[in-house]
Amino acid sequence: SQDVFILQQPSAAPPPKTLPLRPIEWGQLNFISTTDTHGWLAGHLLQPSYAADWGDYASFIEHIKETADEKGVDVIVVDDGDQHDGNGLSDATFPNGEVSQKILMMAPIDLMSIGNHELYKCEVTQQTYDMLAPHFDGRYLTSNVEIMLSNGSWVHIGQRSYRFTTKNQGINIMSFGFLFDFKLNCNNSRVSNVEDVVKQAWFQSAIREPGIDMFLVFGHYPIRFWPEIWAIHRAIRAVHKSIPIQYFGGHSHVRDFAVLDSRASALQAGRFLETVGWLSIDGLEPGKSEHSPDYDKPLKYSRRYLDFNPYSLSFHTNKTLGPDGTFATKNGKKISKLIDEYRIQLNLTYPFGCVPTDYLLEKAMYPGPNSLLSLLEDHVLENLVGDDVTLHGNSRLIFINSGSLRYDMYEGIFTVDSGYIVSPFDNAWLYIPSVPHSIAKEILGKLNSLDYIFMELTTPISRTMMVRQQNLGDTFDINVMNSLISAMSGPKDQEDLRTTGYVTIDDYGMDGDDTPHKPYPLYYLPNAVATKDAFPGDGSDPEATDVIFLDFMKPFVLDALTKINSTTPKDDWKVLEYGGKPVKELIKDYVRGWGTDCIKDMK
Ligand SMILES: O=c1ccn([C@@H]2O[C@H](COP(=O)(O)O)[C@@H](O)[C@H]2O)c(=O)[nH]1
Ligand SMILES: [Zn+2]
Ligand SMILES: [Zn+2]
Repeated sequence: SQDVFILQQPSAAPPPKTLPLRPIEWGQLNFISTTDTHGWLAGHLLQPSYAADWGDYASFIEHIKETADEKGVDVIVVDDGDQHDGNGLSDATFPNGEVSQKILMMAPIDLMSIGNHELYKCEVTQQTYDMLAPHFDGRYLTSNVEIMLSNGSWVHIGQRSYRFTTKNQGINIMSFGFLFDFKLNCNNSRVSNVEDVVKQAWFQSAIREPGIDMFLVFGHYPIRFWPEIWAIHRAIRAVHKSIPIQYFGGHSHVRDFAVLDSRASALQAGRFLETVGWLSIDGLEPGKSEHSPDYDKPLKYSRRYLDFNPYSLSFHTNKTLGPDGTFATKNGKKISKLIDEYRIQLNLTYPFGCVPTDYLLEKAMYPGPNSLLSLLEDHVLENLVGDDVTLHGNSRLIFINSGSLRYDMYEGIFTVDSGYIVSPFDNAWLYIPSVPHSIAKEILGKLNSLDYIFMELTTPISRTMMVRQQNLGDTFDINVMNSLISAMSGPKDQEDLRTTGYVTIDDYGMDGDDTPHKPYPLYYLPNAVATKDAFPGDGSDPEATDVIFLDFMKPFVLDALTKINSTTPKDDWKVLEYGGKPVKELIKDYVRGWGTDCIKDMK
């Protein structure tokens, strides 16, 4: 059994106080939004720019709501799903989210939708139905997602729609919460295609209800490039030519703002509680008939991506930090205390070893000395030992999808929590024995080919890069993109900036990031990497090799094999359980080998 080890919380590091922030712009209707929080409710303990926690967020919302009332305007708080898989607080319990979802529900969020990470595991979907949907009492929206109850009947996990009137401006809003066309869900849930759902009678009659001033369509779908948002937009616009529509999206883990037309826009608030999205709208005319002659005037929007740190959140609420400060509310303090207590109870602060340097995902060149993918490929995966001893010593190709690694590994103490942060999934290993090498050697190329872009295997990070590239024109050249970002940020300005962070280019330009940053480097990541193990010592190829991969990759590997060798039907490939430790444990073992000097230094 492990001793409880309480580390000094690095979040005690001073926040970046001197950064120039601008006050947020308020409108008649304002939104605060988060998405893809993936359990990061404790915040980023190693990164001061994102070191607020969910308690700070609750305090922020409470103050903003108070200010809205004082100003006589409205504020709506939205979360777009994906609350599991990414952090010890959500993933160290069974079912995942048992503790973190209770904490999540303590913040005064108005509307929430479901993400794909609430659907991979049956027990998590059940938990969502049992815990979140009732808590939100009609405001947890799953317009195209159902669950099968124990009696075999299908019901929506939350509600399909929610209609309400805002408190101060009296805006009559019809809202929906959609999930993208997700296919890898456990069999106790059912996701209907967005394109089909918007044709259904309930949706068609909801959008025709009289007296609606605007539509609010939020949920877990990317706001750019993916077809879902346009399917919804076309359906609403077919009935209402110019009624205001506001979209909030998620899933691709980017900061983004898109203009759909002069009275419809969409915001996406990044990932992992690095970002709080702010959006305000002016020019709404509640109660006015959409058939009035001057109804279709363009709306005025302001959008901002706030870095998730206490300094930024307190600045925007005009409150002070510190033990005697006015920022932390009673509820906020309670949440922060609970988070700290649960982190200790779950042993998340227990240290395994000391990481000698940063190992990064998209922020480092792959392959390269600081690439986390290279570390796995060159040093960690070869330590996988399968259960069947008769296989030991066989030539093998071991594949992982880069999306299974979710966050950078930073120099310094590596804790139980770090294990979940880097590799949250407990995907099992599968293998296909003795695949002719002439076929096996083609698999990686197929998995990384463009056919797989936008498929589920693609890392959220590659999707992020595509969004950023696309916003800069049609080029897919990452170097061109990076130099453009640097040029547009201005080299002189960059010297003055202290923190590295996101530099977002969206449909309104480059002034959305509230804290101006030196841009993070951004490198191309492949969908998958593979380690060669026990190949002939003379450098020749083996005749056949065992092909080993994470269970999550099975449909993609079989698909790749079929493309390479169309004469063997998919079902003829014998896929077996390989056994062995999950990626997280292999990483922990490797980290142990780096020693514990940094921990001794702290004691
Ligand atoms: O068991 C799993 C489940 C998912 N993944 C990876 O996660 C992404 C999806 O994450 P989002 O946060 O919804 O974007 C998926 O594409 C896989 O890369 C996994 O590796 N194992
Ligand atoms: Zn996500
Ligand atoms: Zn997602």
